Parts: sequence; structure tokens; C-alpha cells
Amino acid sequence: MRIDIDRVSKTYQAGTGMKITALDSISLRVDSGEFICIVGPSGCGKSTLLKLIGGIEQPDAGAVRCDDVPVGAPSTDRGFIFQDYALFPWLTVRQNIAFGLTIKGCSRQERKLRIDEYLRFMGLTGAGSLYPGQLSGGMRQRVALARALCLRPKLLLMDEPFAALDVLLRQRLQEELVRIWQTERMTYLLVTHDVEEALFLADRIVIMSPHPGRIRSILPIKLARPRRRTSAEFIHLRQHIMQLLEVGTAEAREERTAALVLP
Ligand SMILES: Nc1ncnc2c1ncn2[C@@H]1O[C@H](COP(=O)(O)OP(=O)(O)OP(=O)(O)O)[C@@H](O)[C@H]1O
Repeated sequence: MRIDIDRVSKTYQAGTGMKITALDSISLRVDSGEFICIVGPSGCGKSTLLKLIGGIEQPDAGAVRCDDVPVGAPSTDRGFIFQDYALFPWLTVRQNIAFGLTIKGCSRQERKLRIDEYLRFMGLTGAGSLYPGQLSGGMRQRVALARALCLRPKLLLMDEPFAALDVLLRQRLQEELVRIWQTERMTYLLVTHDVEEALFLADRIVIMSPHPGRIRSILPIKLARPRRRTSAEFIHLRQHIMQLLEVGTAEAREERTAALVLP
């Protein structure tokens, strides 16, 4: 699925009545089958951007189109993995994963096959009859991933999907995600605070800066896959991106201070 984000702005009203420009005239084109990672400091509008693409929020100005169709309500074509997993606490792991498949009209047999496949992928075999309340944070996160991936959406939007995991599991699932993406060639957009994660996964990294939320730069990552986190190129690029992030945040802070001082 191709995505066109054309001069999109989004403003929220804070509790104090103050307006927050979460996104300020953002434009981005994502090609079908691309893996995009979005990084940037807290509050720069990363989650808002995903929500606009997912149809969970609407822009105040500009347009978001998926395969040339303006984004309306959420659809099963566009999978979403939220920061807080959003599992149904009253359903078992299997029932949680089955939920979207049932809505999509999959037969009972197909559902069973896909659920078994993705439980295995995520190392959750044996946890199928447990409820979310009986799982660790990392397990809940893997159920959320399995639930989204098994629908094989044309576009998968992921908001810090590995945040609650320990380093080893995080790396294993990053490798697994790349493998699934290479097999299925869907479009993936993933928000992360972890520059190393973005470098390991992305075809292009979108770097955002806050107040107001803007795209600061877009970096194509040409490193061959599978990527080695210890290679000199990888480490060099990681430092470069960290610097871009630091400069962007400092500049935004200065602009904000200047705006507050002006009458
Ligand atoms: N529903 C809302 N009501 C009011 N303000 C909001 C709302 N959602 C987001 N914001 C504000 O918009 C800005 C961008 O928020 P957003 O969650 O998109 O940023 P983010 O980059 O994803 O942050 P984080 O990395 O901390 O998750 C922030 O200043 C946030 O406080």
C-alpha cells in the first residue's frame, strides 16, 4: 500500500486551553512495500502521524491518501499496534488473535492455522488459553504483534511495538519482523525512540522535531540486510542520527523560547 501525506497539520487543545501544534504541514510519500521508521523526541507528533494514517484521527489541514484513496475510518487493510497493546482483557490470547480474522470472514480452519502459525512465530505456543492479565508486558506485546500480523494487512502501523521487551527478545523480534516483512512485502511504518532499532529495520528513517511537530530529515538506509549492529557503518550511522536528533531538539527549544519571549 502506498501512502501520500500531503501538507498535513494537526492541532490539539490542551486542558489549559492552549493550542498544541502536534504536526505542522508534514509531507511524506511512502512507497508500497517500504519499511519506514519514525524517530524523534517525545511530543514531536510521531503517534499523531500514525493515527492520521490509520484513520483514528483526522487532520485539520492537508490530506492523507492510501493507494490514492483518502483515509476515512480505520479498516482491516491497515493494521495498528498501539503502545498500550489494546488487548481485550476478557478474551484469551487465541480469542484476541482470532478477533480480526473473524471480522475478515476467515473460515474456522484458516483461523486455527494462522493463529497456530503466529503463536509459534512469537514464541507464544502454550499461552493460547491464557488471558492478558496473566501475561507479562512482553508477552502482551507479542500477542498484539501476532494479532496484527496474522491479518496480513497491506499496511502495518506500529507505535513502539518492542518498548516493553528485554534487549534479547527485542532483537529477536526485530529479526523476525524483518523476515516477515521480506516474505510478505507489506508497507510497514514503525515509531521508535531507539535509533539502533530504526537502523536495523528501516529502508528510510524519518527524523522528526518537536514544537511544532515537523519532519527534520529523511535518511535512506542503504545497509545490506541482514544488518550487523556491530559493523563500522552501522555504528557510524547511529552516531550521525543521534547528532541530527540532538541538533533538531536544541533548535526547536531555541525557536520555542524565542516565540515565548516575543510580544
Ligand atoms: N488527544 C490529545 N489532546 C491534547 N494534546 C495531545 C493529544 N494527543 C497528543 N497531544 C499532544 O500533541 C503532541 C504530539 O503528541 P504525540 O503523542 O503525537 O507525540 P509523540 O512524538 O508520539 O510522543 P511520545 O514519543 O512521547 O509518544 C504532544 O505535545 C502531545 O501532548
